[in-house]
Amino acid sequence: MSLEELGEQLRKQHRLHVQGSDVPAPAATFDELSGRLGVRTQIVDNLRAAGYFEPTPVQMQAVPVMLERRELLACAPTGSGKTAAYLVPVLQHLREPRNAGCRALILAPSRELARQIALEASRLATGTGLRVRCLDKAKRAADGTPRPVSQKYDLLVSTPNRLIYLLDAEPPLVSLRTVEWLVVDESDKLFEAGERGFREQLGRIYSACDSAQVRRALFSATFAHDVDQWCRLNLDNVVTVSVGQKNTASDVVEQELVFVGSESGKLYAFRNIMQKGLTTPCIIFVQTKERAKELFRELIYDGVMVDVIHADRTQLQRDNVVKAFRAGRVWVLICTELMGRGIDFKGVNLVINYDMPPSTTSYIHRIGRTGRAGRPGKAVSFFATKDVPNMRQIAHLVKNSGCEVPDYLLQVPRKSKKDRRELAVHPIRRETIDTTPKYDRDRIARIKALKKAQDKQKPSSTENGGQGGGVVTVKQKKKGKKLKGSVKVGMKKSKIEVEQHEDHQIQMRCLQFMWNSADYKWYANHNQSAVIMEA
Ligand SMILES: Nc1ncnc2c1ncn2[C@@H]1O[C@H](COP(=O)(O)OP(=O)(O)OP(=O)(O)O)[C@@H](O)[C@H]1O
Repeated sequence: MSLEELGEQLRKQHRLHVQGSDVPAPAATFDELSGRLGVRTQIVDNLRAAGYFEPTPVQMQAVPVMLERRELLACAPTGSGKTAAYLVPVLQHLREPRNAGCRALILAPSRELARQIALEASRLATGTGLRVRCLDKAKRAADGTPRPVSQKYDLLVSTPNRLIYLLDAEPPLVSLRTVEWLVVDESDKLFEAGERGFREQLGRIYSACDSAQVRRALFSATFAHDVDQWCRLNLDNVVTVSVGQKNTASDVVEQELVFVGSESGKLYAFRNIMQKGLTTPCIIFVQTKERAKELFRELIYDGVMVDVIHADRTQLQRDNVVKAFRAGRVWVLICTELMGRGIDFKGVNLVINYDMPPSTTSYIHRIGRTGRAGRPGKAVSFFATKDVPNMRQIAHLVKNSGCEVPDYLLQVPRKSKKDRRELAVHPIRRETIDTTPKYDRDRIARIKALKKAQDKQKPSSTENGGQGGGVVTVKQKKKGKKLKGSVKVGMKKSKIEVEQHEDHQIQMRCLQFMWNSADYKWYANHNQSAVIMEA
């Protein structure tokens, strides 16, 4: 059987669909990568050292295509190894380190994902001498001015916003004129226009990569027609690769839609799951950062090892949360759409859509945080009465994945594209997630207002740089009913007393105390230090 026939057989076996002229045959094994395709042994050894034994379907086809320096648009399910699919050919082309400026650039929509890709790139580049850098913060000279990005990095990973900031500096702090590979991960997200998208930044970066040798590759788990059209118009002799049926949810994730009546029913539904036994690690998606904070406040008093990540938290706090979740010190991670794409947490067993996602695309990416690398996973989505009119598409998606769906959801009238776009931009307004009695909420609000008024009379507390962002150390000096300790935020140190809690564990994990500038909520982790969560 010829190579082409074998290739066709492999494509059929793995539901690999290709479009384009002279598409090279897929590679069934890593031995083929180092043999027939000439990939450096070091890179293939690094794949095996990462615990990979054979290429995933998208890697089987995308690697040979990019090794021929063909431009590519690839669409493959969440968790199917798209990152290594583009890193292997890019690292192969970079060959050895050269102080010739950035020769490969990878774009991702979030700092967390950019960090993760850079880590994977460094892992696969082990032993090659190639230098990888994630552009997540400016390196500054002694006088505080941002320093130009060193020419010594071969591969850069960045978010579009970060890169535009460096390109717009006077003089520019980075040059893209030597880029030979521009890879756009989560391409449909980066193509989105408007404030939630990056289309304008992407266009500027695309134009700045003006080397005659530049090649582009776009990857995503969801297929957008406008991206497809753009590639056909702007890329040279582009190859399109897709795995399985486009825009479907991962078929290794068991999906469940749970009707909760009203918003307040969601907390009961979650606590019901907890009582049955929460399969952690678990990720909970909510609609906004305010709701993320509210839900955190509720769950931390339930004795759950929970944390929260959203755009209002500092990069250090976000990094600490990701590290704690990866290390198993946090079992439940509450997040917004920020973490909905690409983030690869090994072994996430359960994803809960506490709030329904604004689109089927968002749904596919969110539940794709579980069921990765072929491992099984579960996704539970809470929907209230007000969600029902928008449930048709997601209900059909769940049904097509082979999961049970109530008939009435499948018969909900179809929404127009305009209405669907409107919902993505202006999500449903939801009541607050707060079981604190209204009297107490009002009391806390009054205290905050009073403290804010008091603060106005004091010099601004610059030493702690404003609110939040400090470390609390609580000593175990229990005297009677009180637990004494100290709070150090920046240079400011204050004594605190906290309520005794019947469950010592909860007391140490979630202590609320009144402080002279605001209410703070924080929790102590294992070594009794804690990070102030927020004002
Ligand atoms: N050939 C392979 N064999 C086994 N595991 C692999 C292989 N390639 C990648 N993986 C693992 O699969 C998981 C998912 O990989 P990756 O994050 O690249 O998926 P993805 O397709 O980019 O997902 P998403 O669409 O969510 O971004 C990672 O844990 C990665 O280490």
